[in-house]
Order: sequence, then structure tokens, then C-alpha cells
Amino acid sequence: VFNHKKKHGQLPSPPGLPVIGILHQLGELPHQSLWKLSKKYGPVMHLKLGRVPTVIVSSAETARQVLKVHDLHCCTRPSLTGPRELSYNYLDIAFSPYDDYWKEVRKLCAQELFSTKQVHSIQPIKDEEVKKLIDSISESASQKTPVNLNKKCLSLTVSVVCRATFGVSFEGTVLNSDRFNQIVREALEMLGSFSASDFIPFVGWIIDWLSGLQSRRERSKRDLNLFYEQMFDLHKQGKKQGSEDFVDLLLRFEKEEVVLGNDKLTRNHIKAILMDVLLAGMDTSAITMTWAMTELARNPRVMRKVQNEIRTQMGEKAIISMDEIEQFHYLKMVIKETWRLHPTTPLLIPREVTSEIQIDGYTIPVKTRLHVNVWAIGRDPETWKDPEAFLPERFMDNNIDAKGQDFELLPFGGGRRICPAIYMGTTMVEFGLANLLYHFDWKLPDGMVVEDIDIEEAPGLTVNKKNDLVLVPTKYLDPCN
Ligand code: HEM
Repeated sequence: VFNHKKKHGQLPSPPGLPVIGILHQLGELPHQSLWKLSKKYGPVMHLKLGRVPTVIVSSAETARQVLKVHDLHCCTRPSLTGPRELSYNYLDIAFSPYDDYWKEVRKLCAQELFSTKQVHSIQPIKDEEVKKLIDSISESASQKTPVNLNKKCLSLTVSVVCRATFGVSFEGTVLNSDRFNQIVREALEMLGSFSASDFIPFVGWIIDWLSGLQSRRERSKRDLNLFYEQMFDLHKQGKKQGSEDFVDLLLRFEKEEVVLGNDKLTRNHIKAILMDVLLAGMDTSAITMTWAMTELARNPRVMRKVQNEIRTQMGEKAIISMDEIEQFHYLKMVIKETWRLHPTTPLLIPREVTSEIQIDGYTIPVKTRLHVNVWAIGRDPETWKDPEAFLPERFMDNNIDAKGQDFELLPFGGGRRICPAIYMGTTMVEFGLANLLYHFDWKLPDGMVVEDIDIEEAPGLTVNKKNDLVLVPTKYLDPCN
């Protein structure tokens, strides 16, 4: 009963097969397939995905209507199989329905983890971890060996987030390996996949079972569980030093039987909350840095300009502080431009309509699933001139920022479900990139030309560069030293 009347007719909808609709057309990178469809069917499009009515919005204006005008009526999350399994039945923040538990757990994390004060308090950790990174890249520079930037960026954010949240560095845990990257990517793929059981009642699970999706999900949950248990053991054995960290705090709340919403905090709640930190916290900042370095390597003019800005501002200082970063205006534009073309979470996290709303004059009924295609909005020629070009200067003459108020650029989403860690994420990205760009010049490996650097994407709820970015560093010799 999908009644979507507009003054002039039906909500546009691409034709699909019986039962599965267009599920089979989405492929590994649904945001790209949906972008192509939106060029034909418009910025509000109804999709037949099995039995579940789904609407995709793909313009700044329709995103404004969803995230601002009607936010309250569509800010809950749908029940989805992948998220349900990995979040212990929606006990985390990102996949929890809009209810009292969500409000309270989000508030707790905002105070204890994401606040400006907390972020400032972890600056010494960032300084130490960035120094380690610079030292290791300096070694490659002295031997003229290439550096894998996907790995370097991830190892930086993993170390910082682990020390800041779990109070331990990742050495000695399952985190200390490529295996951890695999676990994170696999979990994100499981969270982002359009699973048949979410769209086709009763028989969808058979498709998931046959395709192996179900067993991948179970394995992913087991792998993550092993990591959490290891983390709890480390805390129990008191191997870590220092003051109470976020995990200690949650474990203390469990002991004290603290109630959030109507739930007494249990081990499963803690695991679900840690999943958000692990998956949303580490991966997103690293992905942004990797894409920024990719675009800079593809655009040597921009690379030179941003390095000049940083090096000129730094003058005789050797260590970049957060005060300096505030002056790096062009770097900030480079990051916004990176988010425009490579938003880490291209379809945001799905929403569900809880009371009938109108978008662009179309009626969207209760229970409709909503996706905002931020990836498509970043490429909309109605908003962006020459959208495929990487041109940070486009942010010079406007005040468009990335904090959820300007619907042309939504790397953190918007409305009640906006990323609660914007400051934490942004400062991590700015600090990491400023250091990579200040201390090193970056060349392509022998035999490679700029055109060889690809921008292929890996599938998942968050989208990283598929093929590793490999560049050769040369140490910048500060003329003052
Ligand atoms: C550059 C870094 C980051 C980016 C680009 C980013 C982006 C996003 C996006 C797009 C969403 C979905 C918003 C929506 O559905 O409307 C989100 C949600 C979320 N993010 Fe971030 N994020 C970043 C860093 C972080 C960090 C560092 C953490 C935690 C340590 C974090 C924790 C979360 C959580 C818990 C949610 C769920 C919010 C909710 O549903 O209420 N994020 N983030």
C-alpha cells in the first residue's frame, strides 16, 4: 500500500523483478548504483527491494527535508539482520531504535568520550602516536622504500583510539596485526550489505544462507567477541596503568547495576558500545586520511599548495599543535573536498519512517526505509560546478561546513542521528594529515604516473580505497634546522 501521490503522479520507481525487485541490481557498491538510478529517476526515488518500501533521497534539498524538517519522524533505525547480530540486538548507539536507551547511552558517550574536554585530554596520546608514525615513515624515507598509506593511517587511528578508549596500546592484542584490519573490514561489510533476509520475509534467509552471508556474519561476530573478551581480560588483570578509562567506566557501571533507559547495563551492552567505537571511531578517520592523500597524489598542484601553507605557517616550529592547525585554512578545504567526493559512509545509516511525511510533495508512509545518498549529493551538478574535479578552492567563497547544517556536504550525517564525534574525528584527521604533509614530500613509486592512481572503492557501510595507496616519502628538511 505504497501511496505516494504528488500533484502530478506517482513517486518515480525503477522497474524490478517480482519478489526481489531491484535487489540484484545494487551490486557491491549500492551508493554508486543508486546514484546512477537517481540521475534517471530523480532526487526522491522509491525502490522495490523485496517487500520493504525503500526511498532514496539524493539531493541537498531532499536531504534537508529528511534530516531537518522531518527528522523527528524518521530518526529511528530499521531492524536489520547484520546490525542486529553485531550489536547484540541493537544495544549500541548507531543501530539502536530512537528510544530512551539510545538517548541515555548517546549522552553518556558524549560526556565521557566525545566531549571537547575529553578530546583535548588525549592530545598527549596523539602527539606520541604521531611521533611514532613519523619515525617509522622517516626510516622508509632514509631507505627510499614505499609506504602503504592505507595501513599507516589505520595504525595511527587504531593506536590513538585504543589508548584513549581502552587505556591500552594495541600491542599484545589481536589488534596488532593485519588480521585486525580484516576483522574490521569484514564487520563493516556485514553492517553495510543489503541482505535478502531484510527485504524478503520468510525465505530471504535461504538466499543469505546459500550465498554464505549468514555464516560470514556469524564468523564476524565471533571474531569481534574474541577481541572484546581479550580487552576485558587485560582490564581485569590490571595490565594497563593510569587512571580509569572508558572500558573501566563501563565495567564499573555494570558492577553498580547502572540503568540506561530501562536496561541494566550488562556485558553485552558494553560490547555493543565498544563495537561503535571500534568500527565508527577508528575506520572513518583513517579512511578520510587515505582518500585525502590519494587525491593529493593525483593532484600535485593541490599537494604543493597545502604543503606550502603548512610549512610557511609553521615557520621555525618543529611540532604541530592544535593552535597551528586552526590557521591551516587550505588544509581544512582539502578535507572538506575529500569528504565531498569520498564521504566515509556514503548512504549514512538507514532510517525508518515512524509517521507519514511528505518529501518534495510525495507522501512517504510509515515503515518506509530511508537512505540519504550523501555520495550522490557530493556529485550533484545542480550544487557543484565540475563535480568530478578535486578543487578545494570551491570552499573559498562560501561558508559550507561539514557539521550537518549545510545539506550539500554531509560527511557526518545530520539531525538527531548526526555523528556524535565530529570534533574527535575532525581533529584526528587534521592532525594526522598536517603531520604527514609537513614532515614528508610524497612521490609515486618508480614507473608509476599520476594517472595510475585509482579511486576504486571497497564495499562496506564505510567505503575505503580498495587498492592500497603506496607512495615514496622523502623527509622534508626544514630550512631552519
Ligand atoms: C572523520 C571521522 C568520522 C566520520 C566521517 C563519521 C561519520 C559518521 C556518519 C556519517 C554517521 C551516521 C550519521 C547518520 O546516520 O545520519 C556517524 C554516526 C556515528 N558515529 Fe561517526 N564519524 C567519524 C568519527 C567517529 C568517531 C571517532 C566515533 C567514536 C569514537 C564515531 C561514532 C559514531 C557513532 C556512535 C554514531 C552513531 C550515531 C547515532 O546513530 O546516534 N564517529 N558517523
